[in-house]
Amino acid sequence: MEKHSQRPEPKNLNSVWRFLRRCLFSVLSFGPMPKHIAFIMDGNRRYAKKMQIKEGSGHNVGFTSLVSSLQYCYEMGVKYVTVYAFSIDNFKRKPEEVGSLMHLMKEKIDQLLEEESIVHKFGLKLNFWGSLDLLPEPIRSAAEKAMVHTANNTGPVLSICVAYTSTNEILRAINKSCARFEDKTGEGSDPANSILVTDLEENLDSASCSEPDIVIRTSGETRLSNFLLWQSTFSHLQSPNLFWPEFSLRHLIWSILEYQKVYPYLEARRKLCQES
Ligand SMILES: CC(C)=CCC/C(C)=C/CC/C(C)=C/COP(=O)(O)OP(=O)(O)O
Repeated sequence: MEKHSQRPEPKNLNSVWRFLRRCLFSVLSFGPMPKHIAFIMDGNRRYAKKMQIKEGSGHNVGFTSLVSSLQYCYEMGVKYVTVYAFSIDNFKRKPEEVGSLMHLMKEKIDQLLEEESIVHKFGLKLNFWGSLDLLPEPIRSAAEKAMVHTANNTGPVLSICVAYTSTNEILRAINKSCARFEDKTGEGSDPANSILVTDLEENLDSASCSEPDIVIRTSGETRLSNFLLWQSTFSHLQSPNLFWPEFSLRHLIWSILEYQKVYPYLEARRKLCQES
């Protein structure tokens, strides 16, 4: 059979698609681009219900959607992506559901460390934010291993919030600031009067990242649900009306365009606060 009658290799199609994305992202980058995007990946169970698949499968599709969103973000030059993967409040769900989410988490963290993963493709540095001591031992070890393995990577940064709430992050930062203050000044001092906002910020999980420019919560919910409360003062909050597993490139591009529309206003507000 002649060569030209064969169907094109998927590899070639991938290259064409990658090239088209590059063109699209160059056009997009004529406007201001976000450095940091945070996602609240909401609606995985509702997606499973809608698609009549097993409840846990919704989170599995959600992870696939996360990996493609990460790929597009990093191709666009976004330096930081932060995702809300499991809140401390999620421990109150049915034990079977918590168990299966923990199982999925472990499996996906292990996958992230495999040779052909997105972590290796982009040289990602992985952070885990939250009270990791609340996690079952296998997930805690997997998270710690992932942080150690990627600590010297100089590429973009993926921060995964597990066993996380913002109030807990702030409380831990206050306690660390107090402990450091006492170490410096010795017994008998009153740290409550002396800790500065900068001390506290240095002890937040997010200390090494810029603040999120955009926080996207899928499924049309407009609450922050105790996510990055300290860091989101100037973030553009968006709540697209679709479930997380349905989030795709066109939704991401739309989010960036929305951000570019409000960027002058956000910058003006930020400058005003910095001056006062
Ligand atoms: C390693 C890694 C980053 C894994 C992440 C996998 C993943 C997609 C986790 C999402 C977890 C979660 C509780 C989402 C909220 O949807 P929901 O369960 O509350 O669904 P609902 O909003 O429909 O009730």
